[in-house]
Amino acid sequence: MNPAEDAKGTDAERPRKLGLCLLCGLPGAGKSTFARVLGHWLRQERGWAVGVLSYDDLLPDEFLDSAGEQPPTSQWKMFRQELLKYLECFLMALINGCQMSAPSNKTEAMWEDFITCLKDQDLIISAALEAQPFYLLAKTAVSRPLVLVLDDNFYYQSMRYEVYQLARKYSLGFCQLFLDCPLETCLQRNGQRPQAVPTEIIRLMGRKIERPNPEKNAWEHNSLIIGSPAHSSEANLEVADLLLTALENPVKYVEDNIEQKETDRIICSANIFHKADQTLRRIVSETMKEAKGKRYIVALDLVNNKKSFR
Ligand SMILES: Nc1ncnc2c1ncn2[C@@H]1O[C@H](COP(=O)(O)OP(=O)(O)OP(=O)(O)O)[C@@H](O)[C@H]1O
Repeated sequence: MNPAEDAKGTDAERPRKLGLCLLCGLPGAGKSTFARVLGHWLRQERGWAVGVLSYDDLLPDEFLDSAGEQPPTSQWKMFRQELLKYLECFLMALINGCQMSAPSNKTEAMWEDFITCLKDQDLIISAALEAQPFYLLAKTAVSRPLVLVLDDNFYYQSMRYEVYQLARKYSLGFCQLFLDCPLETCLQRNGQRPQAVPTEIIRLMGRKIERPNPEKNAWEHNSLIIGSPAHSSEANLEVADLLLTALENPVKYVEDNIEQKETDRIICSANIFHKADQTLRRIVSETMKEAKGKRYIVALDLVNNKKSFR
């Protein structure tokens, strides 16, 4: 059943409009700065509730403090997926109009940071029952349109697609903002930060980054590319339009999703192991056919020989 339809809460407890907005771009492109300015503007000018989830703040410190050393990709991936689980807990509380509880498997420090992030933005309130902590939704979160801004690099479309899937699962609004900043500007800004990202990493990301491509991926149609400098009232208005469109046109929950199957097929066919597997299967199949052919000839010879013995 559609999880959004399965919601038990009353309409009064549910946010009228709820959406996820992805910020993507190279390190130093100005995403966090833009998210702060935009959040402030949307709260002040539109009266919306905004929750900015900055991955830099939510990432466990030991990952970031390792003197420029990056954790293995699989670890990053697990972290990102864990964060989406936390976000899902919050979404379920919003949709069901109930309290939020911690997931069973969690990284304690990361969960605490997530809770602090929501509390600091007036979205939840801590409570406890018999020493068991739980979290109530703050009035701001349920009484206004709510946009959750996910601030990370999201440089592969597959990373963004995970968030889109969440939006689809709960029939939420979904949109993407790509901060298009020249590589050299990103490098220069990054160089001035106390905890600079290694230059090589930014260059590599610059080569690998996949910009939103609505022509190729229909699910990316609600995307906006913002040039730098991004802080202007025109940019805010343009973004507010995009957000409003997303909130008013939530992603439809589709049980048997053709779009997803197609994306999965593309990912699968691009997978080197899959390709190697296919090649191997073809070679084995051809060899088997050849061997069968030979066996058939040998068998025919035997039959012929038998006949000649008769
Ligand atoms: N439009 C701008 N003009 C000039 N400087 C900017 C602009 N936007 C951001 N900066 C500066 O660039 C630096 C990086 O900005 P910010 O942290 O917002 O980037 P980011 O894209 O979030 O980076 P990361 O992905 O590494 O978190 C900061 O020092 C910030 O003050």
